[in-house]
Amino acid sequence: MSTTNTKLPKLAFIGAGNMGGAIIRGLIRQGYPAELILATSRDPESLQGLAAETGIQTSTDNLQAVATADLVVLGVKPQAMKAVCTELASGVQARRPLVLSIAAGLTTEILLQWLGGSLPLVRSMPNTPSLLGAGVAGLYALPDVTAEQRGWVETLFKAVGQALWVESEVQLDAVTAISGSGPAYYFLFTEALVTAGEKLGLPTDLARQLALQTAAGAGQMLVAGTDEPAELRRKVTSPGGTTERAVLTFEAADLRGMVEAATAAAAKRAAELAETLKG
Ligand SMILES: NC(=O)C1=CN([C@@H]2O[C@H](COP(=O)(O)OP(=O)(O)OC[C@H]3O[C@@H](n4cnc5c(N)ncnc54)[C@H](OP(=O)(O)O)[C@@H]3O)[C@@H](O)[C@H]2O)C=CC1
Ligand SMILES: O=C(O)[C@@H]1CCC=N1
Repeated sequence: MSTTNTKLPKLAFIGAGNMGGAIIRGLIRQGYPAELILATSRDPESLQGLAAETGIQTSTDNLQAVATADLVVLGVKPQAMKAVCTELASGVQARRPLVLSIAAGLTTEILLQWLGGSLPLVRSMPNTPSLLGAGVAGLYALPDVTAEQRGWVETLFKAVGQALWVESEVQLDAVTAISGSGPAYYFLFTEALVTAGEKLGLPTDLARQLALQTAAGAGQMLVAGTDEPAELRRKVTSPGGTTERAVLTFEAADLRGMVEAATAAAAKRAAELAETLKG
């Protein structure tokens, strides 16, 4: 990272599993100083592995972890969040760091209630390609988050991909449905393409390599941005050719309707999580 250490916040990740771990590994890959990152979990063994791999500090003591942090990342599952926030409340109310939640569904109102009152809080929805520096995160800040603190959050997420602010908190449930969960949709499609290749007579390894490299190549063309997705599709689709048959088959099975239904179900689940867990 080009920024000097003195300008970077000290980070405490409370929970460093799939997502928190992906952000930490992404930050380290991008040169964020390991000595400014501390991660916690309940399992000392998993922490030892993470520390050995990344050089960060680790602890099983959540309260101690937030005692010196400028930015506290809440990285546990939504179902574990109430217990963690309640445990942290006295520490964060005393130190008043910026708190950053990556949890699906849980609203800033619920989080602040569990954290013992008002705090500068950013709610975010990242995704696992952050591990490779190819993530994208939607971000929503409460009004009392300072410009400097917004900058910290941007620094953090830009180290692992793109960071996009949303204007209203409710949009984060849609972000969750599109990009938070989104990698799984592409993985599912790739799994299906490998199976389909096998059914067409290809050896598994060959089908796998073809499907994976096609996903990577198509992804690169999409982000290159020279053409809109629909135009890229048209350029593959020769009139009366093979792609046209496949695309017509997808359209006849209402692939677009399925994508709308699936993402609506994901967004609804995000809201349900908040309703169920707010207790
Ligand atoms: N996975 C994804 O693609 C995405 C996930 N998210 C959000 O990220 C959050 C985490 O999800 P994910 O990373 O998949 O989940 P994981 O279960 O992989 O990670 C959660 C981590 O929290 C730790 N943990 C649990 N309880 C505590 C505790 N009391 N104190 C400290 N650490 C604790 C767990 O370790 P241990 O059990 O050892 O304590 C575990 O490492 C969720 O809120 C999810 O909504 C957001 C975007 C994408
Ligand atoms: O499935 C989930 O609930 C989390 C949030 C987005 C991706 N994984």
